Formats: sequence, C-alpha cells, structure tokens
Amino acid sequence: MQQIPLSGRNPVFQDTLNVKPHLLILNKMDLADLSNRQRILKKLEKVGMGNVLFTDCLRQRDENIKKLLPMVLQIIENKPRFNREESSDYCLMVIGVPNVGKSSLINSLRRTNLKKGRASRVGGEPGITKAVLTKIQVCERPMMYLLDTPGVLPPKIESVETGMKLALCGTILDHLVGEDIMADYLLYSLNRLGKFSYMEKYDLQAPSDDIHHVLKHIAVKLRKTQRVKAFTGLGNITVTIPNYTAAAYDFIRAFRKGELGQVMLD
Ligand SMILES: Nc1nc2c(ncn2[C@@H]2O[C@H](COP(=O)(O)OP(=O)(O)OP(=O)(O)O)[C@@H](O)[C@H]2O)c(=O)[nH]1
Repeated sequence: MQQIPLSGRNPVFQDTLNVKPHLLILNKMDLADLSNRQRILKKLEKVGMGNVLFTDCLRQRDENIKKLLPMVLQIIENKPRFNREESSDYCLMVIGVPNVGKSSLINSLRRTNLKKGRASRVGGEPGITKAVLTKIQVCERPMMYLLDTPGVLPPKIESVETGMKLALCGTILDHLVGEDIMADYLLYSLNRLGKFSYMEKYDLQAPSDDIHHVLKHIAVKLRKTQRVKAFTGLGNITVTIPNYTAAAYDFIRAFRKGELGQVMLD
C-alpha cells in the first residue's frame, strides 16, 4: 500500500514465496506523497524488491495498470518455468495485507485488458475476500488468470508504530485498535510531516498536537454531539458533550479518502 510501502509488506510472503517470480505492486498511489519515491525504492531494493509498480485502481485509465501484465510476462520469462514448460497459460496470485486493493486490482486488469466488468468483491473494510476464489481471467493473449486471496497480516507486527500505521490504512478492523488512539497517532503523523490540511478542513485556527482539542472542534463542526445525564448535588441535569468517537471516526475516514492531503507514513 502506497502510504505504507514498507510497513504494509508482509515479509513472510517474500521468505516463503521467494522461489516464484514476483512483482511488488504499491496500490493507492493517489493517496500517497510520492515526492520521496527514490528513498522508498532504494529501501525496497535493499530487501530484494527490485520489481516495483505504483498503481491507482480507482482511476479509469491508469497507465501503470496497462504496464502490469507486460511487466509480469517479462519477469516470468527471465526465470525458468520449472515443471510447467509445456503449458502456455499463466496463473498468477495476488497476495497482500487486508484492504490494499487486491480485488480492485483484478477488476482493473479485467477492465483494461478484456473490457470486462467486475469479477471480485470490493469493500472498504478489511476481510472482504474470505477465501481463495476461483481463477479469474485477466488477459486473452497470452491466457492469464489471477487468483484473488484473503488479506493476510504478518503473524507478529514488528512494533507498535508499524501496527498504528497498518491500522490507519484500514488493514485491521478499527474497533480492535480503538478510533481514539488511531486519531491521536494520525494527528501526530500529520504534524510530524507538516501536513496541515486538517486545519482548513475542520476550520481550526492553528495546528495543534492536542487530540482532544482537535476532536472537540471536529465534533462541534460536524454537529456530532451527545446528551448525557450529569449528577450534581442539586439533582440530575442533562448536558451536551462532543462525541469524540464519532469525530475520531470522521478524522480517520477523511485521511483514508485523501481529504487530508497526500501522505507518506513510512
Ligand atoms: N484511493 C484508492 N482507493 C482504492 C484503490 N484501490 C482500491 N481502493 C479502495 O480500497 C478498498 C479496499 O479494496 P479491495 O479491493 O476490497 O481490497 P482487498 O485487498 O481485496 O481487501 P480484502 O479482501 O479485505 O483483503 C475499497 O474501498 C476500494 O475502493 C486505489 O488505488 N486508490
């Protein structure tokens, strides 16, 4: 995934599948700040990832999607085909962490190469694809098929920070991490990177590193408030307070939609 090209990789895939020719696709490039693309490419090359392609599956005519199958063919042809020399068709597999756009990629390839419609289910939450599906055709000459697979996270997440980045990019269900903690990490990251579009979006006068202040502002602006009972010595009264969870939810969604600017978390 583009915003986390390093943290978003599951290294177990590379270790176990290294014998097979493979290509690293960094999807959602529309959401990423690619001004330092060379730094990322160099880091990936150091860990053996020389074949990298940036894609945007939401764009109708993404030039890089068109390059994908010729690139795959070239990579395959440069490696011996082991026991499959006699077969002329190709079966590829799309693997990656949840919610990176694996199913979207398959649909984009079909749209671009075969002018055919969706074949794999897409959704905004991790865990949409639940089993390895049947082969989906993505090219006619040569005959190429793709297998969509459920997203898989590494068995052990390297650090809390990597975990927060994975959560922000929607690879883990939000409630398992907690929207309030994720919002706090998002604000910290935006400030660290000097990405202050959140001020304009939520009418803040100045950048802030106080998540409560920012969430209160978001809640009031979006009218996300809730009435709760307060017990006082003089009887019960009802007060209106900001709905911090709803505000955090909106803040995280805005980031995922690219409304807070293009960001590179790694
Ligand atoms: N901005 C942006 N969003 C994308 C892109 N590709 C996919 N998405 C969105 O990302 C979400 C997840 O896409 P899927 O194709 O379901 O992802 P997946 O990797 O198959 O997900 P799992 O089945 O959960 O592993 C959907 O809301 C897509 O619309 C992209 O290039 N840019």
